[in-house]
Amino acid sequence: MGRYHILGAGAIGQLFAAHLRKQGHDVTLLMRSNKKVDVFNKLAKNILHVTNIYASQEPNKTIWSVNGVKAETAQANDQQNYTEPIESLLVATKTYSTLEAVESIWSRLTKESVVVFFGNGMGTAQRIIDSAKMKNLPYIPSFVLATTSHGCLVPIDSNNSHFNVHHTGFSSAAIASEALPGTIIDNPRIGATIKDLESLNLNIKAMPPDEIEYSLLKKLAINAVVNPIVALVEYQNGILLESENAFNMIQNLCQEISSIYSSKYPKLACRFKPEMLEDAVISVIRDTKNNRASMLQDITKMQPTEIDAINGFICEMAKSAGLAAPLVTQLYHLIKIKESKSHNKSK
Ligand SMILES: NC(=O)C1=CN([C@@H]2O[C@H](COP(=O)(O)OP(=O)(O)OC[C@H]3O[C@@H](n4cnc5c(N)ncnc54)[C@H](OP(=O)(O)O)[C@@H]3O)[C@@H](O)[C@H]2O)C=CC1
Ligand SMILES: CC(C)(CO)C(=O)C(=O)O
Repeated sequence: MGRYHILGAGAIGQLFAAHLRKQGHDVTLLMRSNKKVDVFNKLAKNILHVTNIYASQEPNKTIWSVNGVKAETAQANDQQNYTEPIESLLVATKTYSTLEAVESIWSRLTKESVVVFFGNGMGTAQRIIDSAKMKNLPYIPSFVLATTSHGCLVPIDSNNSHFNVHHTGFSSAAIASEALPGTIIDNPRIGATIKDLESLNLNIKAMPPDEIEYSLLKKLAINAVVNPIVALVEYQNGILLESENAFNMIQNLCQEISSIYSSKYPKLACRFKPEMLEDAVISVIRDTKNNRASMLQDITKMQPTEIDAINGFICEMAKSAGLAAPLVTQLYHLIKIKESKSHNKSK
């Protein structure tokens, strides 16, 4: 059995932790604070609950639990108790927290460690590689890119003595079959980690680097369309299936993203035709129609959003190709306005 650490004990982190534990793996959640670790150990008694409420199986609802999940703090200054090397690490933090979070456990990563990035958006792992290179660190452990379209959330009213993630949309996930260049590529633990993840009941498939790039770009487009709109209208993803207005926006956005992708990635142009992107967007909306998208969850919690790594990333892509991205850019600005409004409210 493998030993897994999960960085970020939010919705995705808890979902993957529970599935790994269910298969018998040794699983440790890395949390931001000692207080949360104490609550998990003492009040939650190291148990994770998962409520399956899949959009595809309404109104079926099943609840299952796993015990024996461990918890540690990820903070560097609390680490005197937690120095054990990390073997396989799943990163499930928001893009804006990921650099700081990974740096806080860097001393526990060895040449044998595998770090799998499940967050949305693009460019996060590369930013960590660049930061490590700037610091002249002697090695960068194996970084493996991944992406998931499962929908899940931690209910806002859930009290801290109970860790319960709602798996609201059963979809799929993809993981690269090789580590990113610039990180340690020759590492037998990569294969073992991929095998463990593929055997979870989460529809995860390993893919070669060019296929994972395609999957990441496709997911980026889905998030650039779905997340800002539902965060602005403050509703579950399924709202986008209910009106012609929403469908028109999806169509126009897919058209815009398709021309940007085709210009930047000519080899992939035949796989990113507007109607193909539209199908991909609609299919994920159907799978996750009961989910409150992660960006909406951020707005509700008055946290920053991942708009920079999603729409912001596509805007930069368009700029570098000499193209305009009016719709993606408008959504970017609207979310920035909404972010600042919720930020002011939280003060
Ligand atoms: N939710 C979803 O349906 C989907 C999410 N995703 C992507 O997955 C990623 C994770 O999303 P999600 O699980 O929803 O996010 P959450 O906000 O639910 O979870 C993020 C977790 O990261 C923790 N965290 C932040 N900084 C640190 C740190 N320095 N050290 C340790 N932990 C830290 C937060 O802790 P704290 O609670 O203390 O703030 C929080 O528990 C995102 O990129 C998201 O876009 C992808 C597909 C679907
Ligand atoms: C798959 C989807 C759209 C689920 O809501 C997501 O990625 C998110 O919420 O960030």
